[in-house]
Amino acid sequence: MSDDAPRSGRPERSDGGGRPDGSGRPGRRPNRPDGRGGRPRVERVSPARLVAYDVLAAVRDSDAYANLLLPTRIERARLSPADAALATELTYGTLRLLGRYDAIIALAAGRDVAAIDPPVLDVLRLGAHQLLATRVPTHAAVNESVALARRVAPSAAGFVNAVLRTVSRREPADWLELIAEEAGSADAALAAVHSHPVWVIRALRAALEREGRGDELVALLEADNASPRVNLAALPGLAADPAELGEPDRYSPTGLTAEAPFDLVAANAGRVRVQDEGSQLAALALSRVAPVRPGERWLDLCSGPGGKTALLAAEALAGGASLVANEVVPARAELVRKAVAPVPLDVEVHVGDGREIDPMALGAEGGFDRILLDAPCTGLGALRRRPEARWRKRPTDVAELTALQGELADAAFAALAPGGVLAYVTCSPHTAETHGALGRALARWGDAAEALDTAAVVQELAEHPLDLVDDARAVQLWPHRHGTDAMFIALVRKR
Ligand SMILES: C[S@@+](CC[C@H](N)C(=O)[O-])C[C@H]1O[C@@H](n2cnc3c(N)ncnc32)[C@H](O)[C@@H]1O
Repeated sequence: MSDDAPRSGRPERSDGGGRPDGSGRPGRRPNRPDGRGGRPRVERVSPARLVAYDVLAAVRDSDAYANLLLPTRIERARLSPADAALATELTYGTLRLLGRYDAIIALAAGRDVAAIDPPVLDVLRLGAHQLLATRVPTHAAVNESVALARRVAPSAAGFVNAVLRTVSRREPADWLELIAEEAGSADAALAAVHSHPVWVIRALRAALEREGRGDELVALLEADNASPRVNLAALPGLAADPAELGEPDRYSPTGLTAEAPFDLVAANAGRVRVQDEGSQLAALALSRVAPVRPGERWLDLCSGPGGKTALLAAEALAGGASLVANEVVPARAELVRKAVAPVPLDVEVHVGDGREIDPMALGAEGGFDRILLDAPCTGLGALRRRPEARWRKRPTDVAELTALQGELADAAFAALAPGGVLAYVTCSPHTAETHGALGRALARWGDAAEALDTAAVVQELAEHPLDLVDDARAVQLWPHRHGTDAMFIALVRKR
């Protein structure tokens, strides 16, 4: 499954499968929270909540990626489609809004969340999400959370009950007001209310202010907290046109949305793929920067898991170019092989460090004509899609990554043939990784490099004009403005 979560919002039916108590089983009477009663009490937690808790625990304990683990856990628990949607909403919603819930839980519990045992805190976060952001009835949210606490931390069941009852006594808007008031600064208030680390808020603000659009910050933070739509790419020349398959994307000529996206993906055997619209525009900016001359040699330098490679492969096939993909992590290189398998083009997938790329060894004597460098980055532009990422990244990652981005950019530029074009792409809008990395690279390359009018290229290939700032040499896309991940794209020609 892709890393796109199903669009869910506030679930219409969030009761775990049709029972008012959220149990998902017929004929169940609610547990008595005090544990007394005429028959032996069986602690029951709905399977959707158990799956959500399991994933939260794995994210906490084993640095798991929710988008990779959740589909496996849903399958293993054999959840119905309704329960799978609930488990997804609970997991993703709780992880995205975790900063907000922690601020609320701290007030409701009268103690810092650092003083709460991690498993208990996860139960509280899940409960808070149900109470404040879903239509799960209060009694179901509290009772199920208490039952869950009895399983994972029995001595804390009373505490969970008390804290969640306190949370349930206020409206969500009142809690937001309260946590904003309690925050020590304006940025801390934004961080608590919109559930982003302060350093990420500052980085996003700086990127927007660079465009003179600092007033869009709250819209961006809100977009980061919404489930992205499941967007598809129809590989050009290999699948039907987007308009025949579903609702064409606004910008990407290869993109679409569909009512049953995963059915469409399954029916098209890899020729229709889940892919963000911004990612498609990034790959197409390189393949459509100029008409393809038959025999051109293309390279995707950091290709795993291969979303853009598949699109480039289809474009290379149509234009008579060849394509080599490189990836440093063998398992991710395997994913690239799978991604390009449906394209009838012989794409060599090489495993190696992109900083040591040797065009000659890859059959491109004289260099490559087009190179995509979709650089490893903080991923701050894809926070909607990777719900735990914002809590895992550290400001110190930026320095490490920008050094790597610079080295990869130098290697890519060196591997270009004269006249060849490099697309420098990140799924982060952090200015150190975007304009900073690009500016430093252009300064190093001097007269050998010519920054192309990337904005004109992207506007030309897009189906509708994009609202871009006046900066010809790079394109920055935004979730709140374009409905895409915050992709950065810059095209550079080697003279
Ligand atoms: C942003 S992702 C690429 C996404 C890909 N273009 C797609 O659309 O599916 C960056 C990739 O670079 C890889 N990578 C990191 N360091 C690398 C290096 N030194 N050489 C080559 N690849 C590297 C990562 O493993 C990761 O798969």
